[in-house]
Amino acid sequence: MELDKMDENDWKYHGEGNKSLVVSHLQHCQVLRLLKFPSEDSAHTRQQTAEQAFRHILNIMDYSKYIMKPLLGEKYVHSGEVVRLPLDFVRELSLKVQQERPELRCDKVMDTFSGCGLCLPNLTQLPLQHLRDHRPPICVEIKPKCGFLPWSRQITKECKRKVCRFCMHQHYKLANGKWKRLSRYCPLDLFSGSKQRMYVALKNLLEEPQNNLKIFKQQPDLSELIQHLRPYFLHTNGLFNGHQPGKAVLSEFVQLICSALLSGGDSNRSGEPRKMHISEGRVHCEASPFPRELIRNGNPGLPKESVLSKILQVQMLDNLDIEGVYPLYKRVEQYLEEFPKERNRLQVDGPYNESFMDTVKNGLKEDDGSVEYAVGKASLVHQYRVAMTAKDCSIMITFAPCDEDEENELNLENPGFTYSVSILDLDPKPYEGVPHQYKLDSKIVNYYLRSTQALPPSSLYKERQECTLLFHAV
Ligand SMILES: O=P(O)(O)O[C@@H]1[C@@H](OP(=O)(O)O)[C@H](OP(=O)(O)O)[C@H](O)[C@H](OP(=O)(O)O)[C@H]1OP(=O)(O)O
Ligand SMILES: Nc1ncnc2c1ncn2[C@@H]1O[C@H](COP(=O)(O)OP(=O)(O)OP(=O)(O)O)[C@@H](O)[C@H]1O
Repeated sequence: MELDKMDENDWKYHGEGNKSLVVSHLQHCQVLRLLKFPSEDSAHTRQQTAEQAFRHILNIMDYSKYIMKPLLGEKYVHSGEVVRLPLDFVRELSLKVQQERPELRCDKVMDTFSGCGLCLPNLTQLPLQHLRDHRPPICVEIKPKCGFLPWSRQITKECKRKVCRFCMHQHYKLANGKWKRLSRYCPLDLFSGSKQRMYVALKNLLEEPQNNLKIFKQQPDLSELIQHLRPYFLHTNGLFNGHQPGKAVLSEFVQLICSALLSGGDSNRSGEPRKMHISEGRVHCEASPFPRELIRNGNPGLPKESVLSKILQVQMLDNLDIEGVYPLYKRVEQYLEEFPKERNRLQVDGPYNESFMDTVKNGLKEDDGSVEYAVGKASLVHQYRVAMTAKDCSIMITFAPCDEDEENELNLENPGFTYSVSILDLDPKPYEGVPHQYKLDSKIVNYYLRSTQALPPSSLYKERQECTLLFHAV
């Protein structure tokens, strides 16, 4: 990318979340990730020096590179590089993409003052050597959320041990109007390692994707998922009127996603992949629509090197739960009020480097008293923040059909397809976010208890309506 020759016409709107807006290059396999700010903060942002803004975005990249990448695995994480962009280019770009932005994200504005951004590979595409087939790649993005039930002794609300955070949160989101109907997706089914449960979880995501599932495809005018998928699944049996019935196409698609999520990693002597097992009590959510009595193969666990296992292991660094972390946070707060200069030594706002990583690891031994008091407490909070990042990340799987020759060449686990799996949105969660998380946790539990006590479980889910899945342009 030639930074002095940036032209907004070479870029188009790609997507956005709560904190950043992403544009993709029309020819090259690259995206730019630009930060956003609440519009009312824009005066403050304007006052930020270029150096502060650069530092901020560098912190985000360092966190991904030096903290999340070693924890989640080199092959899944692309940290990108910080770039300084010409201000004219950023301003023009911001005007150009404005009309494409979804209304619900327009409470924030793109940062057009600092000229700093992150340049990353466009993960919705595959390297060209995998594209001998004429059909364009298809990309699925899943934001899986927290995949286990907490077990901390500090938990005061019993329902948190039985119903997962995502399923409880659905009721709060419905009440405050974020979504119109409850999702039947349960993260514990997706993280179960049971193909049966994962299949149901993915089907439920397809039916009510909310912001947990996105599908990227080349022609944005097609509106039917099956119509779009059909050309990718021509090879299988069960042809009906000359083509696959819709249900079979969908089912193949879901199975393909499942195997990508379970793929990767080494095997033991018998050729079975090594597994990550978590205790029985943490893997079943009482609110999941998957009937417990139908679970055939118990708790099979996830292949250790699979993307789901990697994410779950980091999520589980939250072993105290927010109810256990909040009192520690308050003690550190008090300490920092007395000794404000300690903020730097405790790396409350970074830098995210090896020494921060050691602090996170120290969190694990804080209880044995071998670590200095303030460092110990702060490291437990840092550990929680790292887990929070893993609870909010997304998985991107990009599939491309391939022919038999390629299949043999690449030694593929799934005949007919080659794919890449990546993890994105690995930003640090602010230290000051802990009190907000504490309040939110209690709101979620209270709403859940209120709404489920008022109504029988069967009446909670609206009758199946039209699928609300939207396609996103590549
Ligand atoms: O708190 P949650 O679980 O609702 O997660 C937030 C997400 O909401 P979700 O429930 O996934 O729709 C939320 O996503 P949306 O804006 O709803 O798409 C953000 O990812 C938010 O992170 P951040 O504040 O931008 O760093 C997320 O906040 P964190 O809690 O991860 O900080
Ligand atoms: N490297 C990439 N390649 C392709 N698409 C990407 C890439 N990075 C981000 N995106 C797309 O842009 C969207 C927004 O990016 P991202 O999730 O990082 O935003 P965010 O604002 O940090 O999210 P959140 O709401 O979780 O805070 C993603 O959901 C994804 O669809």
